[in-house]
Amino acid sequence: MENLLNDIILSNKKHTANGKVASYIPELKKAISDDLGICVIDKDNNIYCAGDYSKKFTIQSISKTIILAMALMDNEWDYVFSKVGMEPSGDPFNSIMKLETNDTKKPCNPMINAGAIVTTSLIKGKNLQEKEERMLAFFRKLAKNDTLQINQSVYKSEKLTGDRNRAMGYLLKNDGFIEGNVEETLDLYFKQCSIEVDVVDLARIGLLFANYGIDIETGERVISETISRMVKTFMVTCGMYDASGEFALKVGVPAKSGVGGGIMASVPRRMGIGVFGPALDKKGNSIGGLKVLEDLSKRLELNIF
Ligand SMILES: NC(=O)CC[C@H](N)C(=O)O
Repeated sequence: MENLLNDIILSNKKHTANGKVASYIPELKKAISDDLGICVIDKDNNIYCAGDYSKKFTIQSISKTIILAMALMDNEWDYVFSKVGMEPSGDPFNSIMKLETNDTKKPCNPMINAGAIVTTSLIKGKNLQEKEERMLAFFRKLAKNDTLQINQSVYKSEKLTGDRNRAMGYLLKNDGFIEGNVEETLDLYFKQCSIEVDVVDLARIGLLFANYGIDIETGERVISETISRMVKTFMVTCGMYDASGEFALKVGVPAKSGVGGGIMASVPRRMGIGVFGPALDKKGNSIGGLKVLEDLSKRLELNIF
């Protein structure tokens, strides 16, 4: 397996030259654009890594899967889905358009920014500090890594420049999809996006969803089977934004990307995969990461369809 991963990383490294690191969050510009790394953790808990697997990066939109799980654990499901939809948007991840043109004005799904701002607002806690503590504790539990932290520079950078997300937050509040304080919700959203991880953390979280919410080492149920299923389903239909259809055809596994360059994939009953390559394509997905997953899916016959 290690040889296979090394081969796949080496043969796909060239694709990183065709992408660009995200620059709309100024701190993300510091990433090294030809980095490419992978970690696979299988259902027997074997860990395989290759390439730039020890690099740290911010989780960004991959956090949307975890926040969705948390929102569904904290609230009645009907209530959650009265505030956020279940359909792919077909628009870029930061699009604001359908908040006006949709009949209901409801954000299409929890994997785009507007929908994730809503799920973030549903996290329980008596104040922002308690919500942040609960959130970080949950991320650490899923990754089985107590050292996970918020990257303060990225958080501040995004808070300072995140006016598009801020605009969506106020629109959502105006239309009744967010209750409570918008700035606090946005603060928690920017913080969750700025949690620093590596590909091993992503593979670990992917494996938990792949194993229907049960920790394979301890047998502990961390997330219910139904919520794990819902999260993976959203990953298939909306996880790669407006490239989700093409990804489902070419790779065929539930996956979620982030503009930090990470992709988390979750192959039901088989493995969790973390990939990192900060050079992104035009839709905001890791350009090398997509190729790596495409090759891996072919070589190991991972396609679930
Ligand atoms: N696609 C992403 O990873 C987007 C997350 C980023 N923090 C944003 O809100 O713009």
